[in-house]
Amino acid sequence: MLLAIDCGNTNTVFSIWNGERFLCTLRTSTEHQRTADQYYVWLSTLLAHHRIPMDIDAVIISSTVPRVVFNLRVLSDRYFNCRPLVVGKPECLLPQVPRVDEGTQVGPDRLVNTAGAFDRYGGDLIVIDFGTATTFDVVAQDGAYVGGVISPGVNLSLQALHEMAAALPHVDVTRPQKVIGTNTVACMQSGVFWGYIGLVREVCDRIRGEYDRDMRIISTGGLAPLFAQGDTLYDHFDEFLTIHGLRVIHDHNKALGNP
Ligand SMILES: Nc1ncnc2c1ncn2[C@@H]1O[C@H](COP(=O)(O)OP(=O)(O)OP(=O)(O)O)[C@@H](O)[C@H]1O
Ligand SMILES: CC(C)(CO)[C@@H](O)C(=O)NCCC(=O)O
Ligand SMILES: [K+]
Repeated sequence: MLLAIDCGNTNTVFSIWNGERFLCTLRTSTEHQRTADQYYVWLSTLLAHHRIPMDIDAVIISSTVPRVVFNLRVLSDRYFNCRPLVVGKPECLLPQVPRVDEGTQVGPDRLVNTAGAFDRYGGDLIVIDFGTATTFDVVAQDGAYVGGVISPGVNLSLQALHEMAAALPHVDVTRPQKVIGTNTVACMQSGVFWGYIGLVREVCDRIRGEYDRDMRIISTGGLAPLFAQGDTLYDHFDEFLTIHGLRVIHDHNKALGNP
């Protein structure tokens, strides 16, 4: 079975693929101090709880936090006796080579989203991922990542207001009934919620203006459904896009006999 690990700046998702489907998706916060032994205790407890056997023989990792990769490699070596594929490392082959400025390191999560989205939806896409940052990835007709946009994430924007402005409390994002807030919390929620709707619309419109073909918009990430405006903002929401992309990249490497 394949263990796919998607490590973001806030959360890390582990998912087990049995050759036919993902059996479970487990989430933990990202902490670079966590050791291989700690990951193993956590993972084995939850897999036992879900009655999933631990016969993992392949591991693929995408990490936006370089420091956590070391301990995840040790986890693979020590407990699953395999060398993991790490997206973004030269030894991990991608279905399509990104077309970006020379020397640019594209975030591995964006490469994975691109591969997953192209496999499911074909080319000419804007992929929006509402994670720690909100990213827009442009997927060309042939499936290559050809650039995009990075904006501050929804929760990050709210956190920044709270941390930098003495009178602003911590608030959770929600869809306010009205735009004109009549208390501090309502004003902050309005600013972030409607500001984000505007951000997504404007960025997508401008990407479409620069790109010379029709494009579809695919969204992923826990907060994407909150920002759906009926069917006007995105064409599809795909909760498991990143984990699917990890499987696509794993299969691509396996088909080529790598490693
Ligand atoms: N309806 C909701 N309202 C508020 N928060 C939500 C809702 N649904 C999901 N979330 C939260 O949204 C966040 C987005 O999760 P997601 O996995 O997409 O990104 P992340 O883990 O925050 O970022 P990264 O992948 O960069 O670590 C999570 O903190 C999740 O708990
Ligand atoms: C933008 C984030 C933080 C989104 O998770 C990640 O993809 C990243 O660290 N990217 C590196 C820079 C880039 O993608 O151009
Ligand atoms: K993510």
